[in-house]
Amino acid sequence: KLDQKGSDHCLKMNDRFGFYLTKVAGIDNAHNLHAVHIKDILSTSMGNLQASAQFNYMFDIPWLIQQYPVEFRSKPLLIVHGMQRETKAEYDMAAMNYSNVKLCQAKMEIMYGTHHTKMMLLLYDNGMRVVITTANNIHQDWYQKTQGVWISPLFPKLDKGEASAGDSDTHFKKDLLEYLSAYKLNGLKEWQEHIKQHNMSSAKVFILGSVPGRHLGEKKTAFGHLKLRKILQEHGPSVSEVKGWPVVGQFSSIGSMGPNKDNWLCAEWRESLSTAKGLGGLRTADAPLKLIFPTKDNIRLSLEGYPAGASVPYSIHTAKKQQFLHEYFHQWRAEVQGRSRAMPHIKTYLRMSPDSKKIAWFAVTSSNLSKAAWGALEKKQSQLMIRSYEIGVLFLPQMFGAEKFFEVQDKECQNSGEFPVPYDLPPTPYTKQDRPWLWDIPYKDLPDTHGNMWCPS
Ligand SMILES: O=C(O)c1c[nH]c2c(Br)cccc2c1=O
Repeated sequence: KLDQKGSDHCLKMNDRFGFYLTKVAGIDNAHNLHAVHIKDILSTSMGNLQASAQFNYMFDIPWLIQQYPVEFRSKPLLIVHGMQRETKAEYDMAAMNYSNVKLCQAKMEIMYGTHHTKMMLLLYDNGMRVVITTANNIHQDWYQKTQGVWISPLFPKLDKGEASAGDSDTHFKKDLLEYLSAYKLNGLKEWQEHIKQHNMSSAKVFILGSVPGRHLGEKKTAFGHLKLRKILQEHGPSVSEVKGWPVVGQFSSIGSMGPNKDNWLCAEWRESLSTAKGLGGLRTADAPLKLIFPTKDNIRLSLEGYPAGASVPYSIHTAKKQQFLHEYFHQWRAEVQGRSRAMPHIKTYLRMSPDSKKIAWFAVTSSNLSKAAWGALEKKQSQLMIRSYEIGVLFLPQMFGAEKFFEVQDKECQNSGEFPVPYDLPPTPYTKQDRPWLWDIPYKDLPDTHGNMWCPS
């Protein structure tokens, strides 16, 4: 149904980018017209499924199986996770009930790393699709949160030994294969083969992947924030066009940023996100930085109430070491999509014009604001150390036939080439009274949407 040129123009427009938000229960359904639920993605209307692979952090395996149409529930399913010890054992046990389900454990050889990557590889009888999302494979991630989903076009099978390697201008296929081969897992070989056998020349997004490791030499720019820097150096806006344009980061968790902004945030990280095309990819001088992260009251007054905060794991122990960060904070506001009360689990990054009417690029990814996800330069910047598996996609205007920039879609369901940014621009700064949501302290002063307080154990 997502591919048919139905009467609903919103669907068509959204087909343009393949970027959707997940359906939210409890809001006016007008805001869900071109949103997708996991059942829509796995539905028979998307293709006659033969096999699938589900990469994620959190799985409720029985719930996941239920999201497939009944006729697909016994097709081979590979689950790729990074869990260890008890949780790994839980997954193994749960999978025993399904003879078609195989598990693949990603190697986690660097401390504090996690397998955040959320991706579906869907093999049909007439091609395959790649889906990259921010939602875990559990009910509540697809219920009342703001989550992002990129759904690829249908990639047709290549004829035997067809000349073209079936890649796109964005090297989508090559980068996806490079990402998968970095797992070094025999269990993924069959899916690497499936990808090799499909024509992905219609992919217009760039892959932004992260894999654990100390990446140097050629590999230094293959992952993390240096991959984004490399793409922007080669294909980004020119320095003169985006001088002074703010960088916007929006995320649902925050790692330790080090002692001050010059340690990482406003150094290598902001340098990568503010990279423009030009002589050696000059960074535009100190782009203003706007960070969107839910306030305590955003969470308290949300559809889920305080329990939304269970998926926004910002710890007071980390927060108190980096009060400097809170100067950059902006509230979660998404009136444009009717999702101001659907707490963000989506993670997005963009470069915005000063009047917030245009964006130079947009990324949706599993990566939160952390060194673990984006990488930190080490050994005199000779290597990029990444702890976690992450994946996201980057949209550049010229890959979608736009002149220089994307116009920001500021009213829902606009039938045009405007980019559907999932929240209100310009972002709204925290008030003096606003505090960032912290998940590991009690809130007993004011009740939430459901009349409850928050008493984490
Ligand atoms: O990859 C993800 O999506 C997530 C990773 N870590 C989490 C923790 Br720790 C606590 C609560 C939620 C999440 C989460 O959603």
